[in-house]
Amino acid sequence: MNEAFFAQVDALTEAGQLRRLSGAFARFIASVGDSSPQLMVACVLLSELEGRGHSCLLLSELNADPAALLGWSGDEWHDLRAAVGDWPADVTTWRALLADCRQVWPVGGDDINQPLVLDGDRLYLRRYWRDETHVAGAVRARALGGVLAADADAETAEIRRWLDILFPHAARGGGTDWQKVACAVAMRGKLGIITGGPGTGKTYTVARLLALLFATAGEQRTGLRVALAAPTGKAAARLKQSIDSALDELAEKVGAALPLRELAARMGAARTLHSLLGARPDTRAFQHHAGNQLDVDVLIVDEASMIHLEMMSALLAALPQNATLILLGDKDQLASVEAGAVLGDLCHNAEAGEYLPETLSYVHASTGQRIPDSFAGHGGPIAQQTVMLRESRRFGGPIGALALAVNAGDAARAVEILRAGQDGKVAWTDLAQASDLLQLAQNGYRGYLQLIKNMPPVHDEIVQLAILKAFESFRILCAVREGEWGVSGLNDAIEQRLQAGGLLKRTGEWYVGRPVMVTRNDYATGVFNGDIGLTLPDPLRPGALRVYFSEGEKVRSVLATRLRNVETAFAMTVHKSQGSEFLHTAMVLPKEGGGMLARELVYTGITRARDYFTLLTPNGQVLLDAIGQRTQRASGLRHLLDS
Ligand SMILES: Nc1ncnc2c1ncn2[C@@H]1O[C@H](COP(=O)(O)OP(=O)(O)OP(=O)(O)O)[C@@H](O)[C@H]1O
Repeated sequence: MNEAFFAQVDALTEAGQLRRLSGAFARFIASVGDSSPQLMVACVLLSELEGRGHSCLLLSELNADPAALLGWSGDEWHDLRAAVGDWPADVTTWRALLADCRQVWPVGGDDINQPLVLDGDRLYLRRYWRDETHVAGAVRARALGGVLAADADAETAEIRRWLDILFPHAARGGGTDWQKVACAVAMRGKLGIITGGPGTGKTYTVARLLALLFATAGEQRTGLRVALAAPTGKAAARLKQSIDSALDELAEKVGAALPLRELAARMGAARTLHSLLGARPDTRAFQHHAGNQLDVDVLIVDEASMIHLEMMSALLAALPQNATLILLGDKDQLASVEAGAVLGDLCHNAEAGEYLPETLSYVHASTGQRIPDSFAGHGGPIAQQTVMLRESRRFGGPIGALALAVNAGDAARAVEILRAGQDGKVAWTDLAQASDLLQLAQNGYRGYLQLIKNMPPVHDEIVQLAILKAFESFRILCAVREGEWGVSGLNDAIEQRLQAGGLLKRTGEWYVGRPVMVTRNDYATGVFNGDIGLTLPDPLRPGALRVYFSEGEKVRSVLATRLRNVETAFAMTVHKSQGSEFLHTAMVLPKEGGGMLARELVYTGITRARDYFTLLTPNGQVLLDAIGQRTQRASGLRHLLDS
């Protein structure tokens, strides 16, 4: 075994530079075959990258700048590099060297279930290779399958007739009505991807798409089975609420021509993907899979940017081939915590369109819209089924402008908007001190804590909902977990401040007013990772505390002492805030940047704010650096989708 190499790995692990798992993984690989230091270093890097959301190791990056892959300086890398000894000269040499190892399956070679897979210039853990190739194959099959034939005049005319009813007005400014186009494109096959920033009308569009599917289903209309889902409970509840109200409004407009209220009534609640697929305790396997598929005709999934590779693979396996899958999401948001950036990969042509001539003529025939020539191109089958909504309806103003500037990487413009602080809608405290943040927290959380103080001892759902809503009006989001400006440190400090201000009384771990976030799915109590609840007195049992969770317009509660995996949630990470929106969002960046502090994170934080956005930075340069940095996750999905 490579003593010198592993001594370096252990030293870097002790220094907190490597995950313990990475060294252990490399040792395991060495124990089942070759143990050349070149293979070992590839294993360590692959494992580190997996922890950062990449699905594979690109040999081109390994060859060009391995230190940069880990965000290391030359010094940190130097000793590990020296312990490897001979460094292969180029990608071809790396490929040949890895393909020769017994633990590596070069795709196309003898498959004896090797733990590592080498697909072209990408090295994978087998599980990720399997998920990625499955997702690529399944999405392509869906995009290509059942596509309306060019001469399907009757169907196209029927789609056109209904689209003109559902979208009676020309697009604002006389441009392309991308919402109408998105509906038509989704009707063309078994896959529709609708991406767009906040308030661009994804839900508005999908409600019309549902109406269109319903209208054109003919005799199957009464039996049309529609399922709604999202990665988190909160996002699922929001989706259901928005679709219900959009269908209600639409029902008024179309009147007797289409019984839309009947459709809405039959749809049932939106579910989390875990619950839709039938997650079971203590196993990664779902109740629904290729051998026991879901009973649906149309599946609409919102917040698709949060879906990780493994979940997308499970979802596609469980969905019957003849069902229509509609994915909604913002491709520019942070990807899932787990490996993969599936929506970003699926939408990599969305900005440019890249529509083929047959797509352009289908869109013209089915909508009367002409897509401008600048969106024509040679995209693959997924690009033909993808539409990006480009105009925000409720996200104008300075918050929208700030989000756009950040997304475009325009740090100077972002700073200008933040400094202008138009109408008090955006604010920036550069060189912020902890006291600035604590004051903001005290002001922001005072509302719901006062409501709790004034609540009657015997309270009901209406009171509980009002308190939960008041709590949802303000939130502090952190970029990181650790440190003074991270979630853990801030939660303690905020608790103390609210206590000192007389707004809450800490009586131990559990106290009235404590907001908590669930950190692990718990099937016994029915709470799931990411759910946020508030601790209130139990109206029926004096002295006992219950945690209340809002589910749309309803409330569910669990005895506080039954909740084991929770943490205080005055401050939460931007990652965990995805799928939520707060009237006033305050985002805190740490003193120093780092690998994960990138544009997508800042954009996601800003777009959680509905009316007010406040940024606090102990060091403003961190903001500029973050805007300048993009998160690039290595994956083979784009390549596989286009090949
Ligand atoms: N074509 C349109 N005409 C009139 N109003 C519209 C149109 N499109 C969207 N809206 C309105 O704009 C608002 C935002 O739309 P919607 O909620 O569908 O956006 P979204 O992209 O789903 O937002 P989010 O990212 O927050 O989920 C809603 O009030 C919706 O009714």
